[in-house]
Amino acid sequence: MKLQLALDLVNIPEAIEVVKEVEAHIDVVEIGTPIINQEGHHAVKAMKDAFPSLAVLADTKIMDAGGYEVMNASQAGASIVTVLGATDDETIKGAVEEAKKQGSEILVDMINVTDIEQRAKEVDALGVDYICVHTGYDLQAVGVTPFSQLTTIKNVVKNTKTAVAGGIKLETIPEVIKAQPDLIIVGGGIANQDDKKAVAAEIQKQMKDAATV
Ligand SMILES: O=C(CO)[C@H](O)[C@H](O)COP(=O)(O)O
Repeated sequence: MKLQLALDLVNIPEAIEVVKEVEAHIDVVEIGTPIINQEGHHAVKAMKDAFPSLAVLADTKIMDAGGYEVMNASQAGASIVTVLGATDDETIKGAVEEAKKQGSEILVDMINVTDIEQRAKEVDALGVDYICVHTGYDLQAVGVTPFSQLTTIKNVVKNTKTAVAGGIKLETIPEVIKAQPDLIIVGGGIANQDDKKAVAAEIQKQMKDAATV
């Protein structure tokens, strides 16, 4: 089980400062979609240059031109690139093919997929690396969580690693760990806390403790 810190609502220097605090307690750092929209892949490169030993995920949320977009993100330094599960299979296949050439991985984000069970089965057959259930900010604001969707994909996904994102906090980490996803993605639950290092360290500890049980 790995921990990914998602950085969304900050600029590049602020993002680097946050990672300096929690570097020892995370496995992956995500350059969120708002940063990429604002700053481009320059942000991915800046993060990789600052922390060469951390895996960087580019949250591109690709919907078309899968191969081309994955090439650009990977060449900027992304180890993992996101594609939307709501897109067509051809885009996902193109993304997977290019990721193999570039030595990167594909995470399919199931945000706003209506039939999670059916689409997860289909995506599971396309050779992607992660299938991620995700409640976006706008649905989090009206009380939606990704936890039941995580159970759904854990039951049907056979070949692919699983991931979960969307409003996860220290208080909800035990419930998430119980479902045993391969990757837990936490944004504001770390980045918006006063003592980011302490929170990241505690999440990492709970994940390690669960792995040794
Ligand atoms: O992809 C995202 C928003 O679209 C976020 O990175 C993801 O939801 C994790 O952040 P948080 O834990 O703050 O919800």
